[in-house]
Amino acid sequence: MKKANLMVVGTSSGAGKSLFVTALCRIFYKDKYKVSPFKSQNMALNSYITKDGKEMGRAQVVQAEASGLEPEVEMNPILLKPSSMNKIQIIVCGKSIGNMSGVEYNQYKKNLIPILKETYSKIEAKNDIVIIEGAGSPAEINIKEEDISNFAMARIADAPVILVADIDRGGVFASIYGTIMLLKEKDRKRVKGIVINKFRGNREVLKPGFEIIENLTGVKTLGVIPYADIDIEDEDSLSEKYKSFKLNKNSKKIKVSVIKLKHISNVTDIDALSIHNDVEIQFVTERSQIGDEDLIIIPGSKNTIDDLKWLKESGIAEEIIKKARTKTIIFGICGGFQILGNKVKDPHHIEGDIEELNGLGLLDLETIMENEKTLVQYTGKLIAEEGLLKDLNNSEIKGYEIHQGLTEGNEKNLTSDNRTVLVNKNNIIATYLHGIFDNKDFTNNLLNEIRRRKGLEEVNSNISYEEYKIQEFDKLEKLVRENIDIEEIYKIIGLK
Ligand SMILES: NC(=O)CC[C@H](N)C(=O)O
Repeated sequence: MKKANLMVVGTSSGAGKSLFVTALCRIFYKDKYKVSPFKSQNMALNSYITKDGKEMGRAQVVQAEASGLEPEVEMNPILLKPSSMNKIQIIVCGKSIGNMSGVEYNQYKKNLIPILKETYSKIEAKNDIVIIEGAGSPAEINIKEEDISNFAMARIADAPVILVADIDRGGVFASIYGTIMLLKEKDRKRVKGIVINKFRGNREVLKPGFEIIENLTGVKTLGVIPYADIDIEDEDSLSEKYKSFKLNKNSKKIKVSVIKLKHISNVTDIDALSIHNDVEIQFVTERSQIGDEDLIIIPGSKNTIDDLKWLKESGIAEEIIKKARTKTIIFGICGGFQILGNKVKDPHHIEGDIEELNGLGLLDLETIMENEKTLVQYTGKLIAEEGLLKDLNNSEIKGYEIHQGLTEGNEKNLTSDNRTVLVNKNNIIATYLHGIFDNKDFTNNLLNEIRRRKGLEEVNSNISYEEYKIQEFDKLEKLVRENIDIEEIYKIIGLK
């Protein structure tokens, strides 16, 4: 069969490219094609570890799931993880090649073009259709020469392009026209369709605009996607759904505060908690926001020491320590786990200038930052004869680890490993496992413990996060099929 591909670019970042790629992946998958996502370069602190221990951006993981595929690092060969004010950790084909400043990376990145060609070819060879996602805006005329994530990639893959425009920001026709006109002529020819995203209102009023845009640019509008409440993991930003939510004192629900660290990473870990109807989640940036929550989560951090410093300076650390003496459960994940210990040491300056900082001292453990990065998909057995996790004794637990810290000390590890993966002491649970709440029994057990403490009735939610995600993919598929001319997209990619 003929190979097909398509690139999706946006008028700006946040226009909805990722979600549109996810939708197309789902549609082609449901139409029985072998389809894969591809994004040359991601800038994100939400990453994932593949089966073979390679690190990639979560956005392509979500798209791979929508395509019914196991995520592979070739789907996202370059991942940029901002680690401090002026340094970015550069991950190429799943492994860190070190830290660079933005300026250094801009000079370096042309060296990665052969890798993009190679990884793209691998993905293309295995699939019928590849949906390539761009990054940011393709019309950044000041940096066009160094671009490796938008039209340079469309040229490498020889792909037709669809432009997604965000109408919610306003100025949609100007941004479409401006984006197309600022492209090089050879690139402009690749643009075969426009998708208008996040529309609230009556689409009839937009129609005259489509004609004018088509006359001016020669590009057709393929449809308008209405604003919709579909819960699919966000690419790299903090999900909108938590952003502005504030816990209400009088609410009877399970109240969760997630500490919004400055270098927060893998915040997607909490998504699997948020699917429970009686769970409310707020992000905390100030000590005054900590009140009567049932669960405080300290999430992952790309810079544990800097975040620990901020936690202390802001007074949030003191509030957490106070809360740990009440019945509130304190839950640390990865960087958050490290923060709960006695000390974090960084003798090789992996995170910055500070060589050592005292932690919150809630766990008798110390972390040392090593050059070696632990990258594994984890499956193990819980061994917890007592404590908060005793009902889960002997059960299987899964997750993935992404850290340079090595944590040791006097707390008992509750898995069948001879290193520290998960601990529980009184009301404190801490683990290196990202995706911990994707473990259905683990999460049901934790939430029921909280419900009992609050005098609420226990609930045994049967839906797993996996099933929930599928349900949301299918909602998205339906929405996009109903509003976008999919037949026309098949023609654009040459399959009809
Ligand atoms: N993913 C994380 O939270 C990383 C934790 C910490 N910065 C480390 O590298 O060990």
